[in-house]
Amino acid sequence: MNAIAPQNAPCSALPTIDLPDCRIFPQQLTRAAALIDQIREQGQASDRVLHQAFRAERKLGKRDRLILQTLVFFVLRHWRLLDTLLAPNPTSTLGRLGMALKCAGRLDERLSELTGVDTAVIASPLVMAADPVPALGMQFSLSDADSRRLIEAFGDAAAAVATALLERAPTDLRVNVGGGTRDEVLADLASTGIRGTPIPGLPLGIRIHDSAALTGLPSYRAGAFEIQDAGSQWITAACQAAEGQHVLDLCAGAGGKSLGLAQAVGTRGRILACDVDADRLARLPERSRRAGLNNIECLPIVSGKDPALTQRAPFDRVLVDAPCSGSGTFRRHPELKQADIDLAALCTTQSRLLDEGAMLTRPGGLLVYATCSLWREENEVQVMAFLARHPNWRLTALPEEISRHVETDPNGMARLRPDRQGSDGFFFAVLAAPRD
Ligand SMILES: C[S@@+](CC[C@H](N)C(=O)[O-])C[C@H]1O[C@@H](n2cnc3c(N)ncnc32)[C@H](O)[C@@H]1O
Repeated sequence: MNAIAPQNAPCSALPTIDLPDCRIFPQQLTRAAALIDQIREQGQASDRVLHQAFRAERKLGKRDRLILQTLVFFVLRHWRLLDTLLAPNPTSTLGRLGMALKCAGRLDERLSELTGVDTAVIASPLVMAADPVPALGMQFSLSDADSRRLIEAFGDAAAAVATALLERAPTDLRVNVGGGTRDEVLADLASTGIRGTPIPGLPLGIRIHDSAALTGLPSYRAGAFEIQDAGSQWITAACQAAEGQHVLDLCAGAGGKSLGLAQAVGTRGRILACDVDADRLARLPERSRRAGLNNIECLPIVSGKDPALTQRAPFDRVLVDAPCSGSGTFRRHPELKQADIDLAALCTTQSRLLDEGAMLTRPGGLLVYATCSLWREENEVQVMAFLARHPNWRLTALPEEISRHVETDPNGMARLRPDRQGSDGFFFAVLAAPRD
């Protein structure tokens, strides 16, 4: 599925599921349906729900887990397409699972009875709409609004990006400086049967292509590496934090990027990690201890104007890793494809955070704006609006060692694409504060 089908042509490229080669039982389908309903009804992240379910049901074997995970992710990724294939019959979660099995050629009589999907009828070929927006949306299970945004952002490459967003994401690691060299970590992983490869351009980055239980490894527990997408590592590098600097991570969350920044500023530098979500931020001290770092301070805030924060300004570097639609992470979070997201409200928050970040940056310092969104209104449009509000600020080009590996527009704004860099979709731009 790597091209938009010609107008009104049947789409023969039905998605395939990589299910283990064994019998699928009705209980597995009903369990998968319950998990999908939980994810959708409670607005929870699919990986978190699966993780909790597997922890609670320790008797589930490796293969059962793989079947459940594959079915849940497949249905969430292909939701709109499955509904289109089921039409005009009524849709239900079990029905979608039945259609998913049919795509895999694995729908037997019992599962057909359970799901209400007929084994005899071959999944009808899709007739693509003449308008490329619904055609792309239907084929890649995006809403029409997101399909339009993808075409606006990527033009002719929209289908390639949409194809990549349906795939399984690799797992990327960042080696902790105190935990050994990258080669040592690669060798240690190899000794446990885990194949990793260096990520070009990221001296501490490793990509793992197979699924592996990394957090159970002694080297992980000893702090040799962090699990962190390459995109997040590029954003940390774009901050260009140097030895001894004072850095603010304004939307630190659980602090993935704070940890990388803390390594860059060294023992003489300091990171202030802030977030309005105190619970997320509370996970950072333990991660920081595991990585052997003691230069990160956590500060829960109500806003970027919080006096406890403003009295600590100015900072040499300010990272605004803004809350966003998460459209760049559809591979890992397919539930977001159907989520009811208030994009206008997110854009308002992003623009406020940019203004707050600017107030906290020292003259001549750098403000880095980043999202894991692919949409222009959260990315380029935000940065251009910021520059219109702050005419003394300027966009700066990325250092050559970064721009060589990521795509930048003529203004120096960078995009990471799942179909090109293999990372999640990210956007980042480096803004320089006026010197006085
Ligand atoms: C994209 S996530 C950050 C991810 C994090 N930097 C990391 O590397 O793991 C965005 C974060 O922004 C936080 N946030 C939302 N509104 C905020 C605000 N007004 N001020 C600070 N943080 C905010 C959210 O709680 C969320 O943790």
